[in-house]
Amino acid sequence: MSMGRYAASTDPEAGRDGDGAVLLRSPSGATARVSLHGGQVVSWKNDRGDELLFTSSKAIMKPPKAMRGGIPICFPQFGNCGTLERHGFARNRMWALDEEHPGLSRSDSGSRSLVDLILKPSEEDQKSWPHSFEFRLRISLTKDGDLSLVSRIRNVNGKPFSFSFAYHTYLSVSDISEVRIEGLETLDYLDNLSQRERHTEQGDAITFESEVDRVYVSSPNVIAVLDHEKKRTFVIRKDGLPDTGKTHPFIHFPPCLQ
Ligand SMILES: O=P(O)(O)OC[C@H]1O[C@H](O)[C@H](O)[C@@H](O)[C@@H]1O
Repeated sequence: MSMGRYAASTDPEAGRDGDGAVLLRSPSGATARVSLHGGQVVSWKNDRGDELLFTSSKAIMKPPKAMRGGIPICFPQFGNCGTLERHGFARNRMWALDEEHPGLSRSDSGSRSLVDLILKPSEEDQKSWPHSFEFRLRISLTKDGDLSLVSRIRNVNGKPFSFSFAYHTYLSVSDISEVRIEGLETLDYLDNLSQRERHTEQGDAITFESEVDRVYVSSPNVIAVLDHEKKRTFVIRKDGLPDTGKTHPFIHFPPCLQ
């Protein structure tokens, strides 16, 4: 088993760095670094070594604070729509390597570098959110360096609960005036800058002229973020998540489920 090829739970030491983060490396040379704090992807580089995710220079990298950058996991609450701290507690917890990853095969792992993580609630978590769950997260890099996150939340004791969830992805882009988003045209969105008022998007591809903080409802499964200055396009695919959010200045796309 080569280092990085399977930086996974079966061989956790192979891909760990000094801070306990897991390093994934694709055959093409792309890399991803996954922190057990928050189960958060904190770096994703292409085969030329360019960083594709943004991290704020003011980000606090030490637990128990949430880190603003990479791909924070928002669970069991997205934003402030609930009684918990903003975006829930998952991004502030230590995740563990998941030795079992039931229900997900390793059959595709020959062409992927992957890690399986798990989060279970602590007694403290259950005081503020009294539900029994296991949150399993598989993070993988394909052989071409594409990044994929698969989340599965299991109700452990069968008592119903509801939750909201998002990948709060911070993409690294150049000058925001050079960025365009395709795929959200004509959709309805909730505007977080005006009490989640509902509006309908007009016009063509979306560009940014001022602060934006929106959730697009029932968004398509594929959208594209075009960065003219960097001559780079992010194609973002989702499956099983109805909505997409975007915020500028920290441009991020949390496909979210509520
Ligand atoms: O500062 P954080 O808790 O990481 O939240 C960052 C952002 O999350 C969401 O996108 C909210 O809609 C924004 O209003 C907020 O600024």
